[in-house]
Amino acid sequence: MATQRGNVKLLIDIGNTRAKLYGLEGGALTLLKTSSHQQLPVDTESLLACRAYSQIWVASVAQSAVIAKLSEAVAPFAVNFNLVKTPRSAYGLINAYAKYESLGIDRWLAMLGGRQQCKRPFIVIDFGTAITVDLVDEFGQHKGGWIAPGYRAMTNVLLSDTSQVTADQAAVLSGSRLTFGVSTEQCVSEGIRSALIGYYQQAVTTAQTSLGSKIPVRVFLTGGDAAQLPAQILKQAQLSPELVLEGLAVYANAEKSSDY
Ligand SMILES: Nc1ncnc2c1ncn2[C@@H]1O[C@H](COP(=O)(O)OP(=O)(O)O)[C@@H](O)[C@H]1O
Ligand SMILES: CC(C)(COP(=O)(O)O)[C@@H](O)C(=O)NCCC(=O)O
Ligand SMILES: [K+]
Repeated sequence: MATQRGNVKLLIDIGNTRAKLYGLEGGALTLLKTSSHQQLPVDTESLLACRAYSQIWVASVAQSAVIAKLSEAVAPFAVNFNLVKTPRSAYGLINAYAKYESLGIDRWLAMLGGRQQCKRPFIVIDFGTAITVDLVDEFGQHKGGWIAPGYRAMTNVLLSDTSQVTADQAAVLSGSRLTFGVSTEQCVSEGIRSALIGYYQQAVTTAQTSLGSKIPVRVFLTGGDAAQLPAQILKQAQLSPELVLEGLAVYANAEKSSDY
């Protein structure tokens, strides 16, 4: 039986592109690894072999086969395994969906992460495989959101559905001022950047209108592409790359630790 050193929990956020594995000790989150879906069971096994984690907490929006393979891999370690599901309400946050369980767990947890830091209205924009936005009011009521294709998905669809826009014309996200391009490369980059900037601006405007308030809504940005966003967006918002994990940590910290 593994010896327990402290009470470190393993937190895993499985998105459609990749899984992020974090250690949670006290209140502190530490990035341990990012893995592809295929590599996740092996990477998790090697983490468990090196250290005695007291619990595993998992949030996944990937296919159920990814979770099946992960739980198979962790079974020999006899560690408490928790898969978090989207609730109707929890920890002072209320889901806006009538079919509450169909809201992505990553969206739910990112809102919960935001709510820990902010008791006034806020939106979370997640620039991951998909780009999502969700609005939460000052009472912790989720007011709804949007789902759109992410930066890679936009680029891939554009390249695959056209014949003269080719693979070496993939979009570059970084860059500050939006301009009109004068080559195919520039037109693709500026076109996709404009979609992201427009999404951001419309999300803020729509949130402000739905709230019917002049007090500026707070904006959290997360997801793998958020840090590449144009400077004009980054300076108006709070970049919180670990927001989903912060939400997952609320669940992990609320439960009594079990010893193995
Ligand atoms: N090491 C990386 N591997 C894969 N994607 C990455 C990496 N670093 C940044 N990205 C960007 O992050 C995006 C995925 O964001 P992420 O939030 O991880 O997605 P998801 O939660 O949907 O899996 C990709 O489209 C890619 O552009
Ligand atoms: C919208 C999402 C695809 C975003 O996933 P991600 O980009 O983080 O991989 C995911 O939250 C999901 O599958 N949601 C279920 C549908 C919904 O939230 O309504
Ligand atoms: K995500």
